[in-house]
Amino acid sequence: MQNPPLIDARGVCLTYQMGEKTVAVLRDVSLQVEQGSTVAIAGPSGSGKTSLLLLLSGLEQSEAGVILLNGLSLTELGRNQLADLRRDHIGIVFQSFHLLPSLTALDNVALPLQMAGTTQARETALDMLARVGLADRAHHLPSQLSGGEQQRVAIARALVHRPQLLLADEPTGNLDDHTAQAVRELLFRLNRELGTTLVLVTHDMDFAKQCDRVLRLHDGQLQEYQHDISA
Ligand SMILES: Nc1ncnc2c1ncn2[C@@H]1O[C@H](COP(=O)(O)OP(=O)(O)OP(=O)(O)O)[C@@H](O)[C@H]1O
Repeated sequence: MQNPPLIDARGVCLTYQMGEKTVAVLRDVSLQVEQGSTVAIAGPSGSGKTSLLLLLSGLEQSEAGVILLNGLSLTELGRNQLADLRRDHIGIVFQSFHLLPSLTALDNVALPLQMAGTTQARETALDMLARVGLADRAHHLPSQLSGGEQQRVAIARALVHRPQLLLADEPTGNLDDHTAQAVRELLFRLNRELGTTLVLVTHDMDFAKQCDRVLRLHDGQLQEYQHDISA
């Protein structure tokens, strides 16, 4: 029998209030993501891609419908339970790396483990830094690292607790072509090695097409992207 999807979102809606105007960002969006798969979400600027990732992480609440992660309904969990869920099962990589400037690369990566009370947090963090090719930069501060290195530290931090799901928002958006390619390869390698399900937002269609599926957000709706149909 096939495993149930890791993410099963149905009828998701999100509106924002802009002054007097109510803007519907997501309208009746449904999304199923299989365990271990890679999914890209593309779409024009302002179409709601980041908002969708925030909903999937429980950082934003859907106004309708249901989002199941591993069969657990995010809408039925309280703030603390959602924080626990993220700590145990979800890694998030933001476009701007969100590293703590006063902590070394190693301490940034170890922090989530230390907060969870994990023993050997620093050893595990060092192992993850080695996986992203940064063992020799472990004791550098973020300000002493290049943009690509900081992004790799952010990826190591998001994956150090071996989450089932990695949500990555434009993980190569701020990087030059060469570094972006290295980060892309890293994400797919970690998906293969660790079995982490990857949901990423990107404007880069070459990157998106390397994923198992490409979805496109447009006018509040999420659709399978047909890349064999010429526009
Ligand atoms: N907190 C907020 N309050 C009001 N409007 C918001 C808020 N967050 C986002 N929006 C609006 O919702 C829409 C979707 O934003 P979102 O950041 O999800 O889009 P996006 O597709 O990720 O865009 P981009 O590709 O430019 O990053 C935009 O029009 C944005 O201005």
